[in-house]
Amino acid sequence: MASLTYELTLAGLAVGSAAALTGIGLIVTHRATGVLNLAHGAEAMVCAYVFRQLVVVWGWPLWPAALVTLLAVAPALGLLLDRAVFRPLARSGTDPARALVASTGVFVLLVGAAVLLWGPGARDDAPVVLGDDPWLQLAAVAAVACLVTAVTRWTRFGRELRAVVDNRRLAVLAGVDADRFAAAGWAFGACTAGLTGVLLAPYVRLDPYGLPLLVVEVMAVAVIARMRSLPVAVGAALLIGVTQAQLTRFHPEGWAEPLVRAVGANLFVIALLVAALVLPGIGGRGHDVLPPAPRAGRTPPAVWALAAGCLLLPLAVAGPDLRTAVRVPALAIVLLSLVVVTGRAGQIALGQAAYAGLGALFTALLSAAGLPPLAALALAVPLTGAAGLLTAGPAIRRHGLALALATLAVGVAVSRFVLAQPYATAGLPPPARPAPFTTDRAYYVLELLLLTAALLLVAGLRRGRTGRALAALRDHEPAAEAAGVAATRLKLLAFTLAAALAALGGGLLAMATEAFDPTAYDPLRGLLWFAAVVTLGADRLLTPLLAAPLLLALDTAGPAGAAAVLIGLLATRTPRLPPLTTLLTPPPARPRPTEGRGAPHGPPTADGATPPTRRPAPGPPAVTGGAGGLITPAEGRDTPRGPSAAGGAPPPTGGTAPGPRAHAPARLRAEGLWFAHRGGVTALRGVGIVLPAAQVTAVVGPNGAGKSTLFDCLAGARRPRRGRVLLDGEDITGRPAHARARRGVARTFQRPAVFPSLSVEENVRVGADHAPRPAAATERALLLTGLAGPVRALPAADLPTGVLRRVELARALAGRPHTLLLDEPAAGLDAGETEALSRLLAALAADGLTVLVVEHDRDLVAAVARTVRTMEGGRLGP
Ligand SMILES: Nc1ncnc2c1ncn2[C@@H]1O[C@H](COP(=O)(O)OP(=O)(O)OP(=O)(O)O)[C@@H](O)[C@H]1O
Repeated sequence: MASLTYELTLAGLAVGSAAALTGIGLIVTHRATGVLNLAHGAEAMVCAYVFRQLVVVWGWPLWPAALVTLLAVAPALGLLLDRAVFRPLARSGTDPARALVASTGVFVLLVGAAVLLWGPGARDDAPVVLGDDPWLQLAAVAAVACLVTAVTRWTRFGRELRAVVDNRRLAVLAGVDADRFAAAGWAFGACTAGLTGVLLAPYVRLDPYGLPLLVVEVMAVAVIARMRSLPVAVGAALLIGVTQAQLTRFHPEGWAEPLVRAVGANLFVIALLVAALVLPGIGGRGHDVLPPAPRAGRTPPAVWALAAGCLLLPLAVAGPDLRTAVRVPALAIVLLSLVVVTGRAGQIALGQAAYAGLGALFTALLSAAGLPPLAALALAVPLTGAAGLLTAGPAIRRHGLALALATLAVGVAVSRFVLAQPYATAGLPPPARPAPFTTDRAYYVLELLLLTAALLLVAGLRRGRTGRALAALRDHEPAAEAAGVAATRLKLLAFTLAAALAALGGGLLAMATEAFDPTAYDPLRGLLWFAAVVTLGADRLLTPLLAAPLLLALDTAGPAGAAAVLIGLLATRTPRLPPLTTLLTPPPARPRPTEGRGAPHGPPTADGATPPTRRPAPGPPAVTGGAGGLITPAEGRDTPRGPSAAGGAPPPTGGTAPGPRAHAPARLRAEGLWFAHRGGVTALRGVGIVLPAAQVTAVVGPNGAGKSTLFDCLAGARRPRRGRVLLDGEDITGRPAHARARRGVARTFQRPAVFPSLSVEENVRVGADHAPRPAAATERALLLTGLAGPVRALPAADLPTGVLRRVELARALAGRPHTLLLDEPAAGLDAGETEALSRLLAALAADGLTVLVVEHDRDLVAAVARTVRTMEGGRLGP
C-alpha cells in the first residue's frame, strides 16, 4: 500500500509540476503585460507538435530538438504574438477585456493552424524528454521558479518590471521601456508553455484540442495564486496533482463510482471552477465587459432581404447540401444567445457551448423518456435556462477577468462532468425530429420559423426598456445603477435568456443531426463561436445569420481547421477593426441641429453638438428646447417626485411646482460615516450631514478630502464601514445604488458618465424608465437641459464635455428625483455653461429639489449654495 501511495504521489508530482510550469508562465505573462493569456495551452500544443515534427518526422536527436523548440521556436512564437497582436493593443490603451478577446482569437487560430498542418487526429508517438522521473520535472520547475524570483527580486530588470506591473503609465513616464518587458513576458510565457507541452504530450493525447484544453484547466493554479504568487501557484499545482492521483485509489460501489472517477480525472476543472467562482477575483470592476462597438446605423432592408434569401436558398437544394444546411438555423440560434449576453449586455461568456450541449442532452433525455420531440425541446429550454440562472448567480458576482474565467470554467465543468460522462449519456437514443418535420426540408422550415421567432424576441428586447438598460450596463455599470438599473437582476436575465436560447439552438442541432454528440458542444467550439460573434459584430442581429453559414461552409467545404484559422485571424485583429457587419450598414445619420434662440452655447459643431466655448446669451437661461442651453423647471413643468414615490406622504397636487420650501424636513441625511478604501486610506471619519430640503448645499475642500467617497456612500455606490444613511428616517445604508435612485436620490459623476452606444435621448430615457410616465419625464429633462433639439438624436459618444454634463444631468433629472447629488458638475465647463448651470440649479431648488453639490468652482458655489460645508482629511466642518 505504501508503495502504491508513493507511486501515485510520484505520478501526481509529474502532473503537478507541468501544471506549475503553466502557472508560472501565466503569472509572468500577466504581470508583465496585464493579459490573461487564454492561448497558453494552444502555444504548448504547437510547441509539442513542433518538437514531435523535429524528432519523429525529421529524425533530429532529442536534445537539439528540445533546445530548438524551447529556446528558439517558443520564444519566437511569443515575440510574434507580442508584435503582431498584443503590442498594438497595449499601445492603443486597450482594456483587458479586449486583450482577452484577442487571446481567444490566438487560441482559436493556433488550434485551427495545428489542424490544418498536422490534422485533427491524436498522435501517440510524442517523444519523451525527461523520462517519467517526476523528480527531474520538479527540479526543472524549481529551477524556473527560482530563476524568475531571483530576476524579479535582485536585478534592475526585475525592479523595472515591478514598476511596469505597478503602474505601466507612470513607469513609461519615468523612462522605462514597457514594451521590452511585455516582449520578455511573452517570450518567457511561451517558453514555459513550450516546456509544458513537451513534458505533457507523451502522457496525454497529443491532438490540437486535448492539450490546449488541459492547459486551460490548469489555469486554476494561476487563479488560486491570484495571478501573483509563484510559490502559491507551484504549491497549489503540486497539491492538486498529488490529490488527483491519490483519488484514483478509491473505487466506491454503485452510483458514486463514475462520479468519483470523473472527479479524480478532473480535479483541476473543479479547482478552476472553485477558484473562478469563489476565490477573490482577479481584474477589476469595470473591466469585465466588452466596450460597445462603434454605433452603426440600422441594417438596410436590402441586407436583411439578402440574408433571408440566403437562408431560404437551401430549400431549393436536396441531398447532402440540405443535410449540411439544416445545421445553419440551429447554430444561428446558438450564436444569437451570444448577441444577447456578450453583444448587448457586454458580458464575456466563454461557456455558451455548454448550455447548447445541455439543451441537446435534455432534449434527448426527455425524448427518450417518452415525451414528443417538440415537447422535449420546449421543456429542455427552460430547464437549461434554470441551469443558466444557477451558474450565472455566482459568476456575475465576479468582476474583471475572473468573470470570463468563471464562464469558461462552468463550460468546461459541464462538458467534463455532464456531457462527456457515460452516466449522463450512455445508451441515449438519438433525438428524433418532430412529426411532420421529419424530412430535411420540412425540418429546415421548422428551424427557420423558430429562428425567426427568436430573432423577433431578441429584437423586441433590444428595442425596449430592457435592451436600453442592458446597453447602459455594458457602457457604464456604475452610471447605469445610479440611473436606477438593477445590474444584478439584469445580468441574471441576460445570462438566463442566453442559456435558454443556446439550449434551443443546441436541441435543434441534435435533432438536425439526429445524434447527441458531446464533442459538438465542447468548450473549444464555444471559444470559436464567441470569437466569431465578436469578430462579426456582437451587438448585431445580422451577425448570427452571417456567422452560422460561414462557419458551417468553411467546416464542410474547406479543409479541417479553416474556419478556426479565419475566425482566429479576424479575432486577433478585431479590437482594432470595426465589426465586420458594420461594413454592411451605413453609419447612423447625424442630424444637424439648427441654431437659434434655443442654442445659447453656440452653433452646432461638425458633429452636431454645441461647442462649449461660446458664452450664453444674456438674460434668463430660458430657451425653447433647442440644441443647447438650460431652461427653468417651470417651462418644462413637471413636479419633482413627491414623497409618495418614496412610499411616504401623499404626492403634491396637480402639475404645479411646489415652490421654495426651505422649511420642509430634510429627507436625506447621514450619521457618523466611516469609510476606508482598500489599501488603508480612511476617507471618511465620522461624517454626518443633513441635506435641507429644497436647498442647494455645497461641500468644498481640497483634493483627497473625501468628498467623492461621501457622495458614493450617500448614493449607494459604497457601503460605509460604520454609520448610517437615512432617507425619510428609514435606514438605507445597505440599499444598493439603483434602489436609492428609484427612491428619488439621483447623482452625477465627477467624470461625465454617459452611455456612448446610446443616443442622447436614450441616455436620458434610461434615467426615466423607472419613473412614472417615462416619455414625459424624458421630454421634460431634455427641455430643462437644453437637449430637446436635434442633438437628442446624436450618439452620446464623442460629445463635448459641456454637452456630456448636460446629458448626465438630464438623465439624473429624468428619474424625477427629490434629491440630486452633483459631483463637480462644473468641471470642464466654460464660464457661460457654468453660469447657465448655476441658474438651473437655483431654479430647481426653488422648485423643490434638494441638491448637494461637491464643487471646486467658487463662483458656482457662491451663486447657488445656501449652505457651504468644508471637508478636510475625511472630516466635515460646520
Ligand atoms: N478607489 C480608491 N482606492 C484607494 N484609495 C482611494 C480610492 N478612491 C479614493 N481614495 C483615497 O481616498 C481619499 C479620499 O478620496 P476622494 O476621492 O473621496 O476625495 P475628494 O475630496 O473627492 O478628492 P477630489 O476632489 O480629488 O476628487 C484620498 O486620499 C484618495 O486618495
